[in-house]
Amino acid sequence: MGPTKGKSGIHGFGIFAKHSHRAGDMVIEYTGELVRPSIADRREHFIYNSLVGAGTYLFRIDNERVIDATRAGSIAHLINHSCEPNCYSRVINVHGDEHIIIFAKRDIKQWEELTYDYRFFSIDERLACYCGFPRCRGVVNDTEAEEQVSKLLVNYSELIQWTGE
Ligand SMILES: C[S@@+](CC[C@H](N)C(=O)[O-])C[C@H]1O[C@@H](n2cnc3c(N)ncnc32)[C@H](O)[C@@H]1O
Repeated sequence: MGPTKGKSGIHGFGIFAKHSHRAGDMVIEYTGELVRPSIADRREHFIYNSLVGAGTYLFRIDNERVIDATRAGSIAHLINHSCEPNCYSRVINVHGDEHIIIFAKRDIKQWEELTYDYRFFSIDERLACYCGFPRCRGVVNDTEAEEQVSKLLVNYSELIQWTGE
């Protein structure tokens, strides 16, 4: 008996536990269409961003692969972000095939909304977070990772013109 879709207190629709889970339980598989990041970026930029009110249903596995759950896949694509989530995602290998599984991070009661930390990464885009937890970062972004990467970026004025020599 998997989780079910419902109106969320965080954002739009979310998914809710139909029964209780113990920490470490597999809760649901995140499925969809496997695409390259360049395809996902183009779809997001040219199609999905223009669909008013719609969330984005893209799960970035790594630099080579993105799961696009917009048109195909399980209801896992409706899981909202929380800075104090009750679930986490892992890519696991089953007989040579990789699967994105959402696991319970702690014991979860029946009808709790399921959440995980999106660790949304964007140097120039901030997405306000409404998870409402005391330790909310205020943004869905992975601020720590972004800060680390921004330290590696050099100001344009500091760049040296390459003359090809
Ligand atoms: C994968 S969808 C999640 C399902 C979404 N609630 C819906 O009804 O379609 C991701 C989008 O939901 C919204 N969202 C999810 N978690 C959020 C949060 N903690 N705070 C604010 N918006 C959130 C953002 O707009 C994000 O782009």
